[in-house]
Amino acid sequence: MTAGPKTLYDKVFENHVVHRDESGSCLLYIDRHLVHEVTSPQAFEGLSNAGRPVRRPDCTLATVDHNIPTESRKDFKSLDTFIKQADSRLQVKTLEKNVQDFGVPYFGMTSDRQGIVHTIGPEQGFTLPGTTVVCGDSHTSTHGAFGALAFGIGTSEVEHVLATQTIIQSKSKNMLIQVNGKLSPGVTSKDLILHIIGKIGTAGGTGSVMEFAGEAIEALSMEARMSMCNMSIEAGARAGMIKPDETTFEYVKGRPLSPTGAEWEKAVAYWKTLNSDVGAHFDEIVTIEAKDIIPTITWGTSPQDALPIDACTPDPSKVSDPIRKSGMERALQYIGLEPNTPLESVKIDKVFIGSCTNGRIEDLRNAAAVVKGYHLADNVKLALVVPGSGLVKKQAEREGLDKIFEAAGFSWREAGCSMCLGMNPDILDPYERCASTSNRNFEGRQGALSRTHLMSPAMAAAAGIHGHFIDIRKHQYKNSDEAKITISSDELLVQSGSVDNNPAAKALSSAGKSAAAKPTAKSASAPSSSPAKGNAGMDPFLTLEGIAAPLDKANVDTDAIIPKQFLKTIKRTGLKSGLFYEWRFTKDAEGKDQPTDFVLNVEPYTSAEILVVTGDNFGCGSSREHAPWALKDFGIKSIIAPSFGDIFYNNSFKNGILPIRVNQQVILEKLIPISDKGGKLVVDLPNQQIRDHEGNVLVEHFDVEPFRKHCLVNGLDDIGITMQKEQFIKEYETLRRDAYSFFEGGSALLKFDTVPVQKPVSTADVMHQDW
Ligand SMILES: CC(C)[C@H](C(=O)O)[C@@H](O)C(=O)O
Ligand code: SF4
Repeated sequence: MTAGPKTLYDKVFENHVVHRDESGSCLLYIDRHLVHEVTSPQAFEGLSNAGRPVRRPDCTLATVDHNIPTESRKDFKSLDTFIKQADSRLQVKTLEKNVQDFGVPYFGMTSDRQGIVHTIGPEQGFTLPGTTVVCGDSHTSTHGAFGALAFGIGTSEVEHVLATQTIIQSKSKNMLIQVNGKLSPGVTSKDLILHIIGKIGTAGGTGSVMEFAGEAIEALSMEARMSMCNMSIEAGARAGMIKPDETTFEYVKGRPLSPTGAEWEKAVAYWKTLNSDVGAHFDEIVTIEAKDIIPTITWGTSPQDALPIDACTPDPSKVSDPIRKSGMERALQYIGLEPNTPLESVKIDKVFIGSCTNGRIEDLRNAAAVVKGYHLADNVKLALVVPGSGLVKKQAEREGLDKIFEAAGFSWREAGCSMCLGMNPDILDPYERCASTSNRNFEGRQGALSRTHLMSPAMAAAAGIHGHFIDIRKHQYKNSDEAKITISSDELLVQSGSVDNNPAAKALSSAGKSAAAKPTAKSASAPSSSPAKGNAGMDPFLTLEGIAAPLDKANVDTDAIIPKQFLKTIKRTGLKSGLFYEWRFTKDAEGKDQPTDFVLNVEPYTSAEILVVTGDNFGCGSSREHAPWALKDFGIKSIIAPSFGDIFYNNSFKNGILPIRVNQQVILEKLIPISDKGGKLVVDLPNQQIRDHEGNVLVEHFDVEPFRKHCLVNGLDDIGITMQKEQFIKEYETLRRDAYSFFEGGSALLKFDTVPVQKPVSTADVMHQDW
């Protein structure tokens, strides 16, 4: 426990501790668990194999977002006909089966409430201030805008949360991003977060929970705050948080799953205590002056490649650090821009307005205001507008925004992740350049060889109209009133009756209260006799002697480790061929894969078991556990790097892979000379040491948390360990029902339409309704 003044993060963390062991490793209670189709199949399979139920269906809410086409659903008949890509269809259908089998509330494709997980949670009031929120998705950080502790987890952890409603965590550091003064006209929270990431880098927040504070933050709407926290993961942070205030309460009040009556009063009284105390300790403080920021976009292949719109692309010849210089050269080459090119002169091919960063109603209003009265430039082949949820879409249509976009030549779509990562039919063709409101501009993210530039919705819309990037402050609005459309997002709350007065909802709510450990139809059966698969039963990790492959790169993101097209599996194995796919293979004239000279394709590294990375932040970006699965499938058992992305680091341990942080100088001087020659290294986990083949000590001591070491050395299954703490979990649940009663109810408060429906029967059908 933190003694003395506490930060917002300290408070929310400490209020959720179920158990703390001597090493400081904590079991945290999870209030809200969002589930989507990409990262859950293997987790449900693990539960099934072990005969475990979902402990708290009422704390769980599922939807489909990544794989689904965004074309009109007017003629939607069934998933079989609507989703053409077989692997995408399988993932969606697998989720539909799992939510039925395990009794998890679900918004399917026929529900207006379907949307991107990070849009629907807040929209429904499922996300509440002071909660812990997790999802098998890195942008769970979005929910921190409410003063929730929200972070992305891997699939093994999804299984852990489904089974135990807890997660094993150790405390992160506290970081404060203080934004003084007011943002200038034309500058949005997207520009602000891009500016911050440009300043501190994608590893700037590694190991920390980032609190955003100051006058500029307090002035932001909830939606703008969500865009900020959404991208805190792009700064490497474990989570981003903003203290809840009147703006927060106003947004949350009256949402379908928000507390009401006396519970509301009790909740607000508690929420008002959730702020950083005067004198609270921050390990790091970054101060930003809002007035220094102008509209900002990215020029390269990392979110940290952010520059003011009036700047030119950087010049690598002026950079002395060799790793930075070669990274910059590669980024410019990939993105197809020369050094010193004015950003405003760069022409685009496509526009994407949407994603969990900027697919909410305010974003669409801002973009529509720019577009009104104009038409797409001739060189722009396609401009997609993809609402974050069905309800955002409905609201936009009520305001006539769809008509404004369509009149300007934009394509108006159904809710989903769409072109943010191209797991569905919305992709860029090779070398196409996109003005995108999403959050990641990694190589290949929006399609093989695609070129992504991140920016605000107004800037992306303006790029579509002008055909090139443009400073939004130079754009002539045709109807200046449009920028301040008066309908508030509260109108999204148009709904029939309050959930409190609905008897079905009441019944479900009380069912939710006793749902803990109540087996569902399927899981009520006795545990299956087959051994628990999932993440259980790993091989113990003791001493590893293996060939070490050198990798001279920084900021290797998980999109690069395993690109999006390989995420459509419902298994954990068979991912070897997708590992570093874009780097390991190139297409020949017939479109067949041919190996490149990438290090893992070259002898003796084809049998490497250790990866030695020279640059920082290995495994940054997405939470996909497919990254360690692919590395493991290839044969890699340990990765040595100066630093790691937090979620990847965690995911590695869950799969028996040991990530080791070693000082960059030591890597360059002692380890790389051996790996460059195809030599072997010895990683000794019990002694926390790295040696060469002859036994000479290269790294005297490396750090590893005692709990993680214990699990790895003994090949232990986290879930099994946590289940032994059942008594503590129960005690916490008793406390929660009393002290935090306003968090009870959760997704069990959703109103169900129990009228039988025609085939195809899916939970999407049975739960379809306006809210
Ligand atoms: C598919 C999922 C694991 C991934 C994430 O974690 O972020 C995706 O949402 C992304 O944006 O890359
Ligand atoms: S970042 Fe993109 S792909 Fe990931 S959840 Fe958000 S919208 Fe979906």
